[in-house]
Amino acid sequence: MATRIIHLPKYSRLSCLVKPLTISARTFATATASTNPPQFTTLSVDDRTGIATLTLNRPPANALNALFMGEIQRSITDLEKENCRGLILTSSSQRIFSAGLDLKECYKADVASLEGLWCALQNLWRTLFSTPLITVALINGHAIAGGCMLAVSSEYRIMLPNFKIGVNETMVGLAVPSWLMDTYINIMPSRRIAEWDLTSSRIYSSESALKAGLVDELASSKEEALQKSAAFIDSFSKRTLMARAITKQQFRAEILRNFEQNRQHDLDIYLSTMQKPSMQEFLGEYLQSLDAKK
Ligand SMILES: CCCCC/C=C/C(=O)SCCNC(=O)CCNC(=O)[C@H](O)C(C)(C)COP(=O)(O)OP(=O)(O)OC[C@H]1O[C@@H](n2cnc3c(N)ncnc32)[C@H](O)[C@@H]1OP(=O)(O)O
Repeated sequence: MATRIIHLPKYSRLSCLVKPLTISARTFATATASTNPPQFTTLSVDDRTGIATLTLNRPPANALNALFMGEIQRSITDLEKENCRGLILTSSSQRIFSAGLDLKECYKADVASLEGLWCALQNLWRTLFSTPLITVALINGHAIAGGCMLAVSSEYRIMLPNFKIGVNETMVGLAVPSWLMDTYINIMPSRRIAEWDLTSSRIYSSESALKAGLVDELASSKEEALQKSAAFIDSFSKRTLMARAITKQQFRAEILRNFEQNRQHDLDIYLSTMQKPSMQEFLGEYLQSLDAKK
């Protein structure tokens, strides 16, 4: 699939709604990525429909490292400037949408790398959650932790059967960041279930995720899921894009404000947890258990 961005004059400008990110030392991962061509993503835009498809392609698990997250973030920002209408986020893998944060890069890493990783995660979440684009996660594989974060930050989730989805942070020894809690609560039918899920590291099957309201639809194939994704984006075709985007932004504004206020604290919690010898020991064992499955 060709990697290209096409100018779409037919759709009204949404980019004026996007506040520029404050570039600080901690956003270096994105800044670095922006000078390089994409390595781990493929972006295609259908200029007839105004729908972009961003395909995650970092084998074997689409584990999120700083470069990869910077690339996804930059693609979203580019699409906003190009006046795209909707974005479908999917995976090139037939098994894994994303296995979350790259745990191999969290193991025995120095502080600067850990900081780069977490800031890239924060920046990616902020960009995806706040984008005026109509966003759909086409979950064609397992979506664990950071993978689930990508799904719940999108507006609509369509999943293929027989995969797993959920946030297992407390199981891997990490507290769920408050911005992810808020994002999860934003889509779950009940706050009580959300609290239960996140404290217990509940992982759903595709089928039970549909019943619980964590995903919106199932599709039997990627082709069907693509059609359903386009149909969701098209369902807004008779609405003014700008009015829709402002309304979305208003719904999400408080969560974003809370995030900005707690951003440093959130980073500090992650850094202090990751640097604990007991956490590193656990991580080493966890990574071994993933390898031992072979
Ligand atoms: C919540 C968001 C905000 C909070 C911060 C975010 C934190 C996180 O995201 S922590 C990450 C937590 N993720 C996990 O615990 C997932 C661990 N992985 C799995 O459970 C499984 O791999 C799977 C269900 C995603 C897929 O299972 P399967 O199809 O059986 O594939 P393998 O287990 O054989 O994995 C293939 C390959 O990928 C490597 N890998 C898997 N997960 C990760 C990871 N998170 N980071 C780095 N690498 C990962 C795995 O080691 C295998 O590698 P190879 O041995 O080189 O093939």
